[in-house]
Amino acid sequence: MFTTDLVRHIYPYPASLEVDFFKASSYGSGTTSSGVVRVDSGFDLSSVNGKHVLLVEDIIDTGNTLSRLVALMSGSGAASVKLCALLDKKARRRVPITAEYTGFECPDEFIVGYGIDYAEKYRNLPYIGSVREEFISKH
Ligand SMILES: O=P(O)(O)OC[C@H]1O[C@H](OP(=O)(O)OP(=O)(O)O)[C@H](O)[C@@H]1O
Repeated sequence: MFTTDLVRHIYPYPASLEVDFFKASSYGSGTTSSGVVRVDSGFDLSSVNGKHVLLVEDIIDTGNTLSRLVALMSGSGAASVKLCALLDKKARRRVPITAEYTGFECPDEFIVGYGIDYAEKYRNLPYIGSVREEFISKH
């Protein structure tokens, strides 16, 4: 959702912009921060070879996902890799990454809406909100 709004706002520059989407999944024991991140098999990693890549995320939490994706893109021959995130939960960082472009620093709360889910729900909220503790304990 954030990406589609973002690319509309940077039209018409750069004229040679290519946009692609993929799903990143974390595997491994324990929390996602200890997992290995893989991109879905439908995305051809070799397509980034020689290109300047901007990775766009809705939210950075521990930093694990983006740090692994940077390594994957660099290892696939990207000319450069920069990061953009709408929300940045800096207090939760476990991997030392910094995005070149961020929208808002976000408190350590459970965020939903504008594409961000709680148990796969509420992605379609047209605004960003935080879920109250009492709601989480009841649902
Ligand atoms: O910085 P990190 O700790 O790695 O967390 C950030 C990741 O977590 C969220 O995805 P999630 O795994 O919830 O999947 P989703 O995008 O399908 O909601 C978010 O979209 C990032 O990809």
